[in-house]
Amino acid sequence: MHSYRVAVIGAGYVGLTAAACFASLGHHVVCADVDESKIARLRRGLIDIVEPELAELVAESVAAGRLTFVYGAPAAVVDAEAVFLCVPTPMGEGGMADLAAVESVTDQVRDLLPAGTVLVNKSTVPVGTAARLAALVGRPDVAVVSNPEFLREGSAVRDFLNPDRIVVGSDDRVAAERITALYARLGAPTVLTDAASAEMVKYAANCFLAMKLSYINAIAELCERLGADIGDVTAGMGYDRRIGPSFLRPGPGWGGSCLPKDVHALLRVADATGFDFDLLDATLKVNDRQVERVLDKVCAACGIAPGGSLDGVRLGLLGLTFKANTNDLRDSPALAVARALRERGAELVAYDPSQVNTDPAVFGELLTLVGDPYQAAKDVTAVVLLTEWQEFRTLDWGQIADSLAEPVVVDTRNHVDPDVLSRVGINWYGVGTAPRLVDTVPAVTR
Ligand SMILES: NC(=O)C1=CN([C@@H]2O[C@H](COP(=O)(O)OP(=O)(O)OC[C@H]3O[C@@H](n4cnc5c(N)ncnc54)[C@H](O)[C@@H]3O)[C@@H](O)[C@H]2O)C=CC1
Ligand SMILES: O=C(O)[C@H]1O[C@H](OP(=O)(O)OP(=O)(O)OC[C@H]2O[C@@H](n3ccc(=O)[nH]c3=O)[C@H](O)[C@@H]2O)[C@H](O)[C@@H](O)[C@@H]1O
Repeated sequence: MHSYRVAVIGAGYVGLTAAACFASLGHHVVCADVDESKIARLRRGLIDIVEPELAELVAESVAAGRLTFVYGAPAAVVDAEAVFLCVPTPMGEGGMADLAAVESVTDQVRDLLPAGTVLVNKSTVPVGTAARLAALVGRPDVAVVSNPEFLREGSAVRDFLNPDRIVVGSDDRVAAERITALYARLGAPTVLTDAASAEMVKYAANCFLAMKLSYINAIAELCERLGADIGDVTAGMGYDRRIGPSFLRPGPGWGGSCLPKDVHALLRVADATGFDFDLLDATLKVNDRQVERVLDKVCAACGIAPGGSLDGVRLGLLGLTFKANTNDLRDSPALAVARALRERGAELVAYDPSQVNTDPAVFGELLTLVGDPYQAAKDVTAVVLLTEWQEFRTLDWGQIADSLAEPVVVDTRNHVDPDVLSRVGINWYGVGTAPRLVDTVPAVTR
């Protein structure tokens, strides 16, 4: 297989993962970032983000001489055959994607790109961006290709190396095929298309996932009202191959650095074309209600009227990141719940297994961060589980039962086994299912 000289601009979740994975596929990669201290740390082998397998892969690639880090995009591109843009596209004014970083990098490198280089955009951008970048580059000898990324945080390396599909879009077919060749060893299904369609795939996929989650959270709410069990309902739905079992777990709402911003961006884009995307609008509305739902559940579990004050009620939070296996707090539903609980007057003690623990100052007045789950559960009226970290399943719940002021766990992700909690005398309040109260458990099974 031909080994390419690749530049990756942006050393974040997508860029660093792509850089290490391309290197592991045999390519020679230069990875650049505008954050000088991040580059200095990467050169010393220090990685800021928590991502399984990433540190090992980076170290191996550096040791094999296939991955280097440089400061600034210009230094990375001068010898590259393919330049991947992996820079942020955060939510901008009115919900639109902010393309400042993508455009600034393109502007910085356009005169430095060797003839024949392919500029590949991996950042999530609205339809039409590849065409805009091509105009900005303004060189017939440089093609622009869209190659959206579908990895998830927490399993970024695994997702990158075992993709469900690879999407490559360009109005220059030859350039698109060259980019496809970079991934040849992965043997993944590949969709080769035009740039606009590739850009659309990314938003269509993320917004569909958000819609699936809002749908299942709404069904969970209905299950509670009607006396059905969401676990059995999603099992019954998931066996249908047209629906599939994944992305059916109810929770405190979907968050993270991408789904929310991408839903807002597609809504704005639709709006600009005069299309009323009310389905997507409802997806957002259902999600916005989730925090209030969690608060109602906490109140119910603590014997407080819905909407009532939580003044002086001490709560222990388990998990703060937007999902497990990451230290990413961006748009975390757990933090949104924490803020809402605090606004109602609750005193919060929290534990998170990721490295958010290293900087307790980040949380200021919001909560007291502690170093282990047992401290978070000490003398609290209820434990509120917000993130599905595996270690929460295997805690010593007997020890926690002894330290709780009241025997109450609100499990916003149906993550722990209610039988285990019942056995040690803890009342469990899940989502989309009846609470498991100790008094209702036959004594023989306790
Ligand atoms: N985080 C995720 O799981 C996924 C993100 N995406 C998309 O990929 C893009 C990047 O996202 P993340 O990797 O999460 O962002 P990130 O914030 O983790 O990393 C972006 C990196 O780009 C650097 N950067 C910013 N401006 C720069 C410039 N002018 N020159 C060089 N470096 C610059 C930043 O310092 C940072 O290290 C976004 O468009 C996002 O929507 C797509 C799929 C998955
Ligand atoms: O564009 C992106 O950045 C990425 O966005 C999501 O990935 P990610 O944000 O890492 O996280 P997800 O696993 O999708 O979870 C998103 C949110 O939904 C929640 N979720 C997920 C699955 C589920 O069954 N239930 C549920 O509540 C998570 O807890 C989290 O808050 C997509 O899954 C990726 O394919 C995409 O590449």
